[in-house]
Amino acid sequence: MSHVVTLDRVTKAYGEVRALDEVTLAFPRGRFVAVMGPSGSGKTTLLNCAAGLDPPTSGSVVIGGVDLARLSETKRTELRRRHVGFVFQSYNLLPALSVQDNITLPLRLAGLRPDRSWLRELVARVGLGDRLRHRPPELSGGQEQRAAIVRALAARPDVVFADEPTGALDRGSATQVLDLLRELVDELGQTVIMVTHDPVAAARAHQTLIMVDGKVVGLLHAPSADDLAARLARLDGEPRMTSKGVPQ
Ligand SMILES: Nc1ncnc2c1ncn2[C@@H]1O[C@H](COP(=O)(O)OP(=O)(O)OP(=O)(O)O)[C@@H](O)[C@H]1O
Repeated sequence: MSHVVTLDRVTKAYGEVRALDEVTLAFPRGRFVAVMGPSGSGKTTLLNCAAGLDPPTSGSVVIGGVDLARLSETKRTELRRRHVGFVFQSYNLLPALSVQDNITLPLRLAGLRPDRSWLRELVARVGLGDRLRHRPPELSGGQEQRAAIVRALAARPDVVFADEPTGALDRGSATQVLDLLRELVDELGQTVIMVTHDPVAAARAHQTLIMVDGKVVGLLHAPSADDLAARLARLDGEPRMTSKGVPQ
């Protein structure tokens, strides 16, 4: 199986705090992976380093075969625009632009031509065909997040990183967004890496990584929401594992 993003002994230190502590990981292509763990365990830092938003203190990150440390800041930005999509809890759509213009903005910034038939397919899948001329403040939260997902996928990225994509949604809209993310992986072969606090959300992924104190302490394959909730509740007092899965 090929891997779309790999991290090799990645450490991210903020002063004394090791937000990531020698993390070695490979994210498989065409899979939906969730990242869970207590507050402050390093989930967002993992996402930011794996996406090339934040350079690690040490160790290497490779996206689509390219070692990010070898790129200048400008080249890293270019690589992100072409190969990485982002979805955030707060949608981050520009309120003054139409949905259509929001969706194509990253492409235009990257100097890429929109692939009209791909965008039509995405818009139809997320059910926003009749909302393209609206502005984000005229949409529901679920519709805004679905527009943000189309924007993330517009350039056919190698990988989409989602940080709490359902954190601001009611359960019904969250379910729609999670169904959509899973469908994009299963039917269109996309790769999605999602940070979440919600075991129900993580249970929609193929695999869930568990983080504690900047380390990956577990990898669960297709766990149920109940399994995940129980695992998270038990975290305190568990033996720590190294990033290679070996107990310390
Ligand atoms: N820019 C920063 N400066 C200093 N410390 C930081 C910075 N970013 C993160 N940290 C610290 O790194 C650790 C991991 O933070 P991170 O945000 O990655 O955790 P998280 O698991 O995403 O937390 P949460 O679930 O609360 O969002 C925390 O101790 C945090 O205080």
